[in-house]
Amino acid sequence: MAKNTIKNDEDQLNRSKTEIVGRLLAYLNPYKFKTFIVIMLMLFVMICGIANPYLLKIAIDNYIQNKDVNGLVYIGIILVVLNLFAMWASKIRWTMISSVTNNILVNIRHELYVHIQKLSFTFFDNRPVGKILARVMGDVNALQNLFNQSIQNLIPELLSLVCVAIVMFVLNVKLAFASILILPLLAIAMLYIETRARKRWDDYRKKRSNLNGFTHEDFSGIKVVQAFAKEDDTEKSFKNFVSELMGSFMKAVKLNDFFWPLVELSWGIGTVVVFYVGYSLVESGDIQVGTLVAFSLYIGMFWRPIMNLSNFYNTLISNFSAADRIFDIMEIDPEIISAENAPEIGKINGEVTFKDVTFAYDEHTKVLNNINFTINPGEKIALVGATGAGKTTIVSLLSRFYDPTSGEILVDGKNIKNVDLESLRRQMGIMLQDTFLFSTSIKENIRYGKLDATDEEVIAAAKAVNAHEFIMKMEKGYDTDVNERGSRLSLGQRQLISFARALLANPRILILDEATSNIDTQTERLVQDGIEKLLEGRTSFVIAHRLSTIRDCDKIMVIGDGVVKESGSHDELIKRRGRYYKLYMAQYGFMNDGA
Ligand SMILES: Nc1ncnc2c1ncn2[C@@H]1O[C@H](COP(=O)(O)OP(=O)(O)OP(=O)(O)O)[C@@H](O)[C@H]1O
Repeated sequence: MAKNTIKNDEDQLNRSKTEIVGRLLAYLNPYKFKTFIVIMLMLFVMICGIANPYLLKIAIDNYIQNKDVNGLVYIGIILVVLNLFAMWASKIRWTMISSVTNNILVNIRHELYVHIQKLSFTFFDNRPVGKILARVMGDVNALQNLFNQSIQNLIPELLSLVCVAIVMFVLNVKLAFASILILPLLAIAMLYIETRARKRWDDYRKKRSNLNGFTHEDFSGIKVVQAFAKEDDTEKSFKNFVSELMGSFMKAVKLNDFFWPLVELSWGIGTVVVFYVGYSLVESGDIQVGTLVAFSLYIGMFWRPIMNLSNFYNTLISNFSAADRIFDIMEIDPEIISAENAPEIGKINGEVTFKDVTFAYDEHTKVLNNINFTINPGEKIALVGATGAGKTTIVSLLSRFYDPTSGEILVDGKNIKNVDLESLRRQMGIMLQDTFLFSTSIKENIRYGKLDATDEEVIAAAKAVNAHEFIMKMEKGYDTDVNERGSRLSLGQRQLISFARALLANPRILILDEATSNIDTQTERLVQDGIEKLLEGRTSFVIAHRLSTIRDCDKIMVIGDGVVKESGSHDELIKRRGRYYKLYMAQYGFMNDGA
């Protein structure tokens, strides 16, 4: 998957028109019956419309010319009743169309959302969140017009066009031919515009996505922007993105503006030709005046659907790219999935083995190179090493957020690639440095670890990690809303809540990635009990730069240059006077010799 950034336009597949229309129309399938009723209602309205000029022709040629008042009244009543029914049918069809299109949009958005949720970390690594949002929200919205118009215009207008053309040919073949003479020229002009317009609309959607990506990132990092007083710079960038968007829109819309005048011009020419031919036919006595009057009305009815269809075509072109962008995402297969019929892993004991594990995030740089180790059930392992050494990568592979480039990771002797992913993740607890809390109450955030936990269980977990006290000091206690990402709380408080959440989840394998880095040493001592409880009886991986927190681990592995440089207990490694010793001395050497 090509990497994308905010400033780069995304890669996009250009599907054929028929493929896009076909795939979009497939969404109508569950609403076949309703769509059928809508089309029938439209047909009825259309037939009423077509009947009007014909009834007028009868009124002129049969009754007005013969001064037959009764016949005229009779025709008048038919006209009124017919048009009242047409009004009623028209009203119902509008309600039904809205219901169908809205349901389809909900379905597409849901399908897209569920699909994106399953995509691997690589997908999210490779594109800004704002651009993903642009597809889920903006691009799906863009389809609304398309669906509205397809149901409303495509089928009924085509039907109407065919029906009017048949009536015209029945009335008079020469006049009918005169009416459609200009159509081939119009079609050629439209095709020419279409090929150019589609590219421009693609460009517009990409620029919109860039702006979305930028705005999302800017607001997410607003504290940094304000702290560095970069508001003016970001405003400049914002203006650039907006002006690129404006430019691409103007370019696209300029071509669109050709459509209407083109159709209107053809309509005008068509009408002149019909009147010219019609006049000579009346002169020569081939047709009566009533036929020409009816024709003059039919010509309007013939061109209106063409106008509407060209409008639909226009909408289609401007929104093809939205559909392309949605399908592009739907076609990305999640890389990390359970193998077919993969068995559940069962209750995990906690033995973890890395066998010749090599990993690279992209083709250029290997992050891990032939990593080998085995951890016994219930052992506490610390991963230490310089920034960027690959510690988080090791635990990400164990959680199967990524798959190794080569080698195997075994839990209780089973390759994690061959077991049901959910059954594995359910038994793993991961606590990261940048704790993520959802914008809901503290209680619900803790309960996220076990959705059916009672309030008592939630409070017990909070007490165990010493979070209860600060929670009770908040104005609404456990019901206090933490705001988006938990911004209402301090980093340390967020970490305590994530401890409680993990304790409640009761995982078999626990990963603490710099999970205590934001807790002050005094509180850390307080939560140490909680952490001990948390780690008890589970295999745990602790990543910590503050080495005092990992002294008691059963094994410490020093990661560097993508390999395990050293491993052993704290005392063994201190005695060895290697890398760990140096790291330890750098932090605590001023106190004693570390032993
Ligand atoms: N999603 C990613 N895409 C590409 N490269 C990545 C990604 N995540 C990490 N890396 C790279 O992989 C290497 C190892 O990163 P990792 O996060 O595992 O280091 P770490 O040892 O946990 O560092 P720290 O102590 O700073 O948390 C780094 O060079 C980093 O730039």
